[in-house]
Amino acid sequence: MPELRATTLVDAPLRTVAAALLDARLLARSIRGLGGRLAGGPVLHAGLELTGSVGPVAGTLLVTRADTTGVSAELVGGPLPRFVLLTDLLHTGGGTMVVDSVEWTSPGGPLGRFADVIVGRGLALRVLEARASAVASRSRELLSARVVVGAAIVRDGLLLAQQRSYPAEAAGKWELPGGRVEAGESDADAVVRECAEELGVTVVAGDQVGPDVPLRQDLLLRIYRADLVSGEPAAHDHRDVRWVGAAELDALDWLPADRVLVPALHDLLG
Ligand SMILES: Nc1nc2c([nH]c(=O)n2[C@H]2C[C@H](O)[C@@H](COP(=O)(O)OP(=O)(O)OP(=O)(O)O)O2)c(=O)[nH]1
Repeated sequence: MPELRATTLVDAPLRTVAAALLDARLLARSIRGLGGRLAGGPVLHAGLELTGSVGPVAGTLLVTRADTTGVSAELVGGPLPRFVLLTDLLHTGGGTMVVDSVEWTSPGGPLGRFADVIVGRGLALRVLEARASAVASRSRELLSARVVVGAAIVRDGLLLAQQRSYPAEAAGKWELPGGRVEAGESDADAVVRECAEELGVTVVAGDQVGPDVPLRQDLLLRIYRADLVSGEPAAHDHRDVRWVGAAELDALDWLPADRVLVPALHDLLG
């Protein structure tokens, strides 16, 4: 199976580069040079299907991995029997090593082999080049992004979720309690303050859960485990709060960024 691989060293911590990779616009940028377009969601999560086209050829890119180790996506229903894009991340002393590879199988036969050498390799090289520069520039942007912290509060095997009441496009959707980290405040302090303000409870912040998730150009979401110390959570400025079991996690109508965190939330609930 033909494969092309490119390695880039990005001067940013692994969790920032992993967040950059989750930005769906990065995949779109990777194929823009080929005249390609992609539409789907703002952030990648396993199971997401992005529809798009390169020139006259349309297809669906299925995301099969989107976490702190990198992302993988494969073309389904396209003209090639197999086309897979894999990005793996390695922590090094001098930054994060981004290893991008494209693997594909050609339709076979002499014409297929010709297409493979002339067209396939050329396209794959351009995808890899565009992707490397897009990953580096989005990682740089996210390095100075403001952090929104969220609290994953678990009690008796259930996770606390809260339902937004505004703005209109987010009203009714579910998220984790939290908000923007203030200047001079640590992430842990912000988790404690937001839980007090939004739920009227005292918590202790623990380890990070799941990847950093890009929200906008200059904002990213970072979730921490939080343990309830005192108080009973109640919705102060939200529509509702609810304790959610593992079986309900997938079906809940999460904000797009939180959907990326669902596999990590499953791990947390055990
Ligand atoms: N707290 C929280 N915010 C989230 C989650 N997922 C997600 O996309 N967000 C977004 C929604 C908001 O745009 C932003 C949170 O910033 P914020 O708390 O300062 O903003 P807000 O709109 O809720 O409140 P505010 O500006 O009225 O203070 O992050 C999540 O799980 N928890």
